[in-house]
Order: sequence, then C-alpha cells, then structure tokens
Amino acid sequence: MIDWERVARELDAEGGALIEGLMPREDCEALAALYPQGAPFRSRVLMERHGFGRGEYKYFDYPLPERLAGLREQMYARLAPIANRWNEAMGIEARYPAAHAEFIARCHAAGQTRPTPLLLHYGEGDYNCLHQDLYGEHVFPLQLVILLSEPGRDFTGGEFVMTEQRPRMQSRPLVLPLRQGDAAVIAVHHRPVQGARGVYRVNLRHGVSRVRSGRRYTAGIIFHDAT
Ligand SMILES: O=C(O)CCC(=O)C(=O)O
Ligand SMILES: [Fe+2]
Repeated sequence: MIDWERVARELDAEGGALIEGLMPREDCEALAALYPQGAPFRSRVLMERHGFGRGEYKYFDYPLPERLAGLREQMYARLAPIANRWNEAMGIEARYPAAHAEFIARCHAAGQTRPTPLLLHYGEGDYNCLHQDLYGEHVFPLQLVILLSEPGRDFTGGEFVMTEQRPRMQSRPLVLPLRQGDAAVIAVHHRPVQGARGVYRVNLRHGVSRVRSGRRYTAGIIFHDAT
C-alpha cells in the first residue's frame, strides 16, 4: 500500500518522493532484460552524442509492456490531483483529467504522439547530466523513475540526484537513495513554494552521478507524450 498522503507531503516539501518496493525484483529484472531487444522500442539515444552525459536509453514504442502501461495509468490517476493543485498554486491554467487516456488524447491532438516511457542503461563511467524531460507544449508536471538494479550488488555510484533552483538564491541539492524496485516520484521542471509574499516557482532538474562499477538500469515513466 502506498501512503499517498506522505508522497504528496514530500512532493510539496522537496519536489521528490520515494516509493519503496513499487516493483518486485522479478519484474525489475524482466524489464531490464528487454534492453538489448529491438521490438519493444521506437528509438535509441546515445547520450554522449547529444551532450546529455554518458550511457544510453531507449524509448518504448506503443503498445507499452503491460507492466509499464498499467503503472502509467494507475500512478497518473493518483498524481493528477497533486498536479492540479500545483498548477492552481502556480497560476497555471492547465488542469489534468482524472483518466490518463484522456490526457494522452490531448497530447496526441496537439501532435505529441510518440510514447515517452523509456529504459536507461549505464555502465562503468556513465552518468546522466541534470535535465528536464519536456517534450512539447503539454506537460504533466510529475514523473516516475524506477531503479531496476540493486546498488552495491549490481553497481556502485550512480546516485539519483536533483537540484532545485530558487529565484535569486543558491541551488539546493537533493539525493533520492533508491534501491532495486523503488521509485522516485519527481517534479518534471518546477513546483510551487509558499513564500512570505505568496507562492513562487522553483525550477528542478534531475540526473545521475557517475556509475563507478557495474551496470545500472532504470525505467522512466513520463506521462506526456512527445512531438
Ligand atoms: O536513470 C535515472 O535514474 C534517471 C532517469 C531519467 O532521467 C528519467 O527517467 O527521466
Ligand atoms: Fe529524465
């Protein structure tokens, strides 16, 4: 059982929350084992080529693997009220429908038709530069990252990190200590913060520190589709 009140509280306070044991080990390993295959994916990105870091990732094609499709739908339904509350606080007009299918229909109508869930693979020396996963006008402001490998056993290093850039202040670092099967729910690009004179927006980025040894796999679930 996920304590959604805690998740909402941590997201409000930190811009990121941990959900422990979201995915059983067997499912993590089955998902990571898809990586070398061709069929479930629409494209492969070598991060070094784009200055994104080092390592690679593959975007899934539709239909998504059942486990991911299910999680995308279910987690969206829980996160949409938080996303709506955040937008309201930030004075952003967009509101998210209760069902993911309805939000995806909106993305597709705007030309954002390509699926964004992905599998990432890092070997020794690989890392992922701080970034934001924006893929068009329509943005769902929260996303999910699931660690498929076990730190200490499968890899060392490779910490999941975030930075929060506050207006006219120094950036705040945040580390989410994931273990195999844990998920990080994170802000995609910004979140509201209550200040003395009203609500302001802080800007967030996420990335992965250098993997020191072994192999690290993650699955990313982004709720908007891409142009
Ligand atoms: O590998 C990671 O932990 C980060 C993955 C990521 O950037 C994403 O899923 O958007
Ligand atoms: Fe990302």
